[in-house]
Parts: sequence; C-alpha cells; structure tokens
Amino acid sequence: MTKVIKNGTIITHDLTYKADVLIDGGKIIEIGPDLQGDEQLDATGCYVMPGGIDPHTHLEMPFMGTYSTDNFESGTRAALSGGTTMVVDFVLPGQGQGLVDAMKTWHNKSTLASCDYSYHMAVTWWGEKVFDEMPTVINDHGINTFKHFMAYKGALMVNDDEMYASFSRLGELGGIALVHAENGDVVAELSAKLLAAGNTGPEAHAYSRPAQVEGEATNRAIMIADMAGVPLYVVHTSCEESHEAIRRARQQGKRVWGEPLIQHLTLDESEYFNKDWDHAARRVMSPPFRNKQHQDSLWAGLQAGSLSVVATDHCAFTTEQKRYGVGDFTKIPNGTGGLEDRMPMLWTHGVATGRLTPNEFVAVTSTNIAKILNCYPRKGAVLVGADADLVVWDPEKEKTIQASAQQSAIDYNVFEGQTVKGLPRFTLTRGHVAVHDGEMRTQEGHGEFVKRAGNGATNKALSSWKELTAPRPVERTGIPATGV
Ligand SMILES: NC(=O)NCCC(=O)O
Ligand SMILES: [Zn+2]
Ligand SMILES: [Zn+2]
Repeated sequence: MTKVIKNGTIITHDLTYKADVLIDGGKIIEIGPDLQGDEQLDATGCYVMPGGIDPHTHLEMPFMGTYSTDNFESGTRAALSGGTTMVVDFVLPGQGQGLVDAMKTWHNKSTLASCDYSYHMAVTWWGEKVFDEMPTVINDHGINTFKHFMAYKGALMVNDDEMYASFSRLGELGGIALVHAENGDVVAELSAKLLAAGNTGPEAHAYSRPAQVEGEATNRAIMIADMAGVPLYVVHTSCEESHEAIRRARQQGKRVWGEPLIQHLTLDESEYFNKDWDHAARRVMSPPFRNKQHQDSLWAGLQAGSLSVVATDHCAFTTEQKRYGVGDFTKIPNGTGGLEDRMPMLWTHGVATGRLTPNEFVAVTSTNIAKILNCYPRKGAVLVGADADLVVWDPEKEKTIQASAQQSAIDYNVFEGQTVKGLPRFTLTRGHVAVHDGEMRTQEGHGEFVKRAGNGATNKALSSWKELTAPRPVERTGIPATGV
C-alpha cells in the first residue's frame, strides 16, 4: 500500500521546494507534483523534512550504580513524538569485556525500539582483545564510530596512551574516534577539594567541571587524533574553550566535528543555583550547563559551520535516582533528557529567532550527522531511494512542555513550562506513520539496526593526505663514514 504526502514544502539541507512525496515499502519512490497514493497525508502549511537523527543517546545505560530510566521502548517513542526517526546509542563494554560480547547486550536491549537505531562502540579499556575485535566491529557489525571517555576517572575513563593506541588503530581501519572531552584527573581533584570544603550540593558539580577542563581535553584529543591520523568527533561541546579548539582545528584542515546539545544551547548555569535541591540535581550532567557567553558561542558555531550537529545525550534519571547524591554531589547520576524536545526547542530558539535557516535546521538535526556516520542518503535525505524517515513539520503548532504529557518515562522535564512553536504533524519511520496529528501510533519492534560501513569519504581523504605527508627518510649520496 502506497502513501503520499501532499501539498507540503520539502526542506532539505540545500533546497526548499513544493512537491508531493510518494512512499512504498518504507522507501521514498517518487517526488513531484500531483502524486497519488492509497493513503494520503495532508501537509498543507507544513514542511516535509528528513526525520531527525539524534547521534547521542544512552538508553538503559548502566551508570553510577543504576540504569538510565528511558530504555529503547520509551526512548524511541519519545524520539518519534518530537520528530526524531533514528537514534545512535553507545555500547559500553565492561572492564575486560569483548566488544562483540557487549554489543550483543545492546542488541538484547533494543528489540522493542519503534524507530531505527545504530550504535557507537565505547573503548572503556585497552588491550589485545579490543585491538583484535575492532576490525570485526567495523566490517562485520557495521559500527564505525568508537567513543573514548576522557572523564569519569576510575570508571569509563581512558588515558592518553590508550587513546593514542585506539585512535591509531581506528585510523588504520577507517573508523572515527569520538571523545567525551573533559580532563578527568582535574575533575577528580576539584571534586575532592569541593567536598572537603563542605560543597556537597548539585551546584558543586558545575564548579568541579569548569570550561577549562573541557577546553584542555578537547585540544588534547584533537592533537592526539591528528598524530594518529583519525577523524575526530567531539560530543557535547558546551563551551567557547572547546568550540575554539574545534574551530581552530577545522580552519587548519583537520578532520574534526563538534556536537553541541540542545540543553547547552537553551539552558544555563543558573539552574544549579535553584534553592530546590531536586530542581538543581535533575539538571546535573557532564559537561554542566554554562553561561550566556558560552551559549552565544555555540549558536555562532552552528551558524558558521564550525559546529556540525545538535544532539541530546539523552540519559534520563528519575528524581529518586538523582537523590542518590544527597549529601555528595559526585553521586548524583549524571545525565538529562531531551530526545522528545530537541527538534521543537531548536526550531523555536533557532529558526523562529533567525539564528538558523530551515535548511540549516535540517543540516544540524539530520543530514550532517548522516554524512558523518556514513549512512547518507539512506538516512538524512528526502530523495528517491532513501528510507521514508520523514517529519511533516507544522510551524504553527504550539505546546507547553510538561512532564505529565511526555513519552519519556521520567517524572520531570528539564524544559518544563517552555512553550515551543513548531511540532510534527506526522512522523514517519520507514513509511509507518508513528505520529498522526498528535496521536501516537508507534509500533514496538518496528525499529531496525542501521549498519554503517567504515572507511567513508573523510577517512579516505585523511588517509591519502597522511600517506602523502608521512615522514620519509631523505635519500642521500656521499654519506660520511661512521666516526671512530
Ligand atoms: N552526559 C552525562 O552527564 N551523562 C551521560 C554520559 C555521558 O555522555 O557523559
Ligand atoms: Zn559524555
Ligand atoms: Zn553521552
């Protein structure tokens, strides 16, 4: 049975035009005027865009003595409700655990996903097993991105020697290195000092992670990646110091991307000074929310192209879970939600304010990341042959964000009370209408794993350049005899 989206204006990262979209078997089969299908979706007054891709989620993540509450079931429902049609989660191997073994655990978690998904692999320890399994993870299992935590000392953190070894291996294999860039040693020192001085509340979480720890780590990761010859993607870029390092690297021709989060773009550090402990703790995440100057830097980066993607780092803990940290801020589970709100919040604060054009909105919510992850144009595109992962976006539709009405399973929302204008009329996941004019029609288990091949265009370009500029011995004649 075919479906047709009629009377809408198609917006892609580079074009805006009026046309209908015909869908069959989960794919876009025709784009043009006056198309007919068995089922008709009216897009009058709406934009037809590629569904959002959130490249940074932690669904049912084991972390800080608990598990993040949104799993693939509630998390992907939340995603679709807000116009996101693909999420990329992180496989986290335990210490000594093999990569493929850990990936199987994630496949077991994701069976009830209602939209498509993919994984990044985390490198949480370094050894022969990890080195040996990297090729199969990329070539057989379709995971070409590997995350390194430079923070969370004593848990997920890896050191520089491990990072250099892993980055070098990824450079050879055609993978991409991701980093959570914060100097974990300094964070641990600052945290201990703050606690010893009686700073135990959630605001101390922000004090323990100043912008310098992020700027230093971002710069270090960029230099290590450059020496190792691997493209680098910096997750949750929250401040000017980190953005500045990324901007400089890109100006120098280094293959580096930065990913701000919708939370850092729209919420600020004043949240941590709220007198209500729960309010402040619910917003504890790493890196923490920053001030207005940092926010302006992130918006400017999206406009200028020095920052490439807007994500959420969706890692949702309930108030009860957050309370593990009463009396000791280092025990507050780090993470906030945002999957359902990323697209409406970015439209409201980005497009409606004139900071972003609608085409730039599509680029930073979908197309750029599809290209980086090497799944474009299957994802992130409105093109014949692409998956029919689409959002029919009504720029006039409004709502006030309320936890009581959300799909996410937690009991609050960090954007509570904000009015957003610009919401999905329909969200389609491979042709299935999961959001139908405000009504949720998701299908658990509809989501499929998206394999992403290694050695994409950026890898090829970087390895050609590295080969061309590699150190070579100088051919010499008349070499003097060795001295006595
Ligand atoms: N960001 C955060 O606070 N929690 C999720 C894990 C991570 O990405 O660091
Ligand atoms: Zn992180
Ligand atoms: Zn994260």
